[in-house]
Amino acid sequence: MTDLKLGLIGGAGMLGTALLRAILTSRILPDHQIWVSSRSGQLQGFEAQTGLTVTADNAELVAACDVVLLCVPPAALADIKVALADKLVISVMAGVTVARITQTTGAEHIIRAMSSPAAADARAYSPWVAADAVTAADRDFAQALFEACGKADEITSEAQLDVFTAMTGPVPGFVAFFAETMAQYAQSQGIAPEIADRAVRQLFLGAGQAMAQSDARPAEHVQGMIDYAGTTAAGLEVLRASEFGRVLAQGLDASVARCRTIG
Ligand SMILES: NC(=O)C1=CN([C@@H]2O[C@H](COP(=O)(O)OP(=O)(O)OC[C@H]3O[C@@H](n4cnc5c(N)ncnc54)[C@H](O)[C@@H]3O)[C@@H](O)[C@H]2O)C=CC1
Ligand SMILES: O=C(O)[C@@H]1CCC=N1
Repeated sequence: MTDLKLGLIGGAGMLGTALLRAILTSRILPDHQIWVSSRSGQLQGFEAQTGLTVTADNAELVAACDVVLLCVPPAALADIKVALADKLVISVMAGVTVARITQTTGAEHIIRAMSSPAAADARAYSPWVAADAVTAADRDFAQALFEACGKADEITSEAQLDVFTAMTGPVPGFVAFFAETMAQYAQSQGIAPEIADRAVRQLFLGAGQAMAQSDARPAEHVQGMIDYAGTTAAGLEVLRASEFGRVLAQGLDASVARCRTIG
């Protein structure tokens, strides 16, 4: 177990609390080595947690910690006003580049990651990319941190991170649109809204588990159902021949483009 001290700035927010929950559950570092800053100095939902230090003072957190996890909104980066030159900085802020983090905080050892609130149940996908100054030990720490949140991979460019910000950062994100469309179809066929919603929720739970647990790639799942040549195949053939894939890619493109202007 590491003796590093970790501080979450913005740790009281939606993503910060999910990451904190995963870190505490996994015990990758003891509670007394974890600091959280929140604007109120309070941390709802963790009152029973012993050991954790909660402060309203970002500078106090920075002075105490070796690793600073930035979970504030992109627009709040300029407000946190902390000097991070000698720290390992891990940022989960959407669209905020390594160059901008260096410019604002003086940090050089920077890892940018994308995660999601699914981290609370260790179900996030967290790709991360390291700046040139980042050491092997820093990389090991980041991988352990994000494996505690679910699955994690080191990737090679910030441009790739923007793709994941669109795809896997938002949970349920684009998948919710697919679910909405299917629930609306059921309702259009006279099925009661609450039954349509229940059915779709259960479908996505089962589909998610099936795809997560099987070795087959997504394309193989589709081909498998087409090869089965049953009722589903008839519909999937229509979708495959349609503009659906292209339009979905346009939606993802728009989110990636927004990511590149947000920071
Ligand atoms: N919510 C999500 O699904 C995801 C969010 N992100 C990124 O995570 C970051 C946080 O997002 P959320 O948790 O959704 O936002 P949020 O608004 O729920 O939480 C942000 C937290 O930062 C705190 N904060 C703001 N200014 C501060 C300051 N100067 N000092 C200390 N704390 C401060 C706020 O009080 C709040 O508790 C954003 O940069 C976002 O792009 C990334 C992936 C997914
Ligand atoms: O939609 C958003 O801006 C947040 C950040 C990345 C994913 N969800």
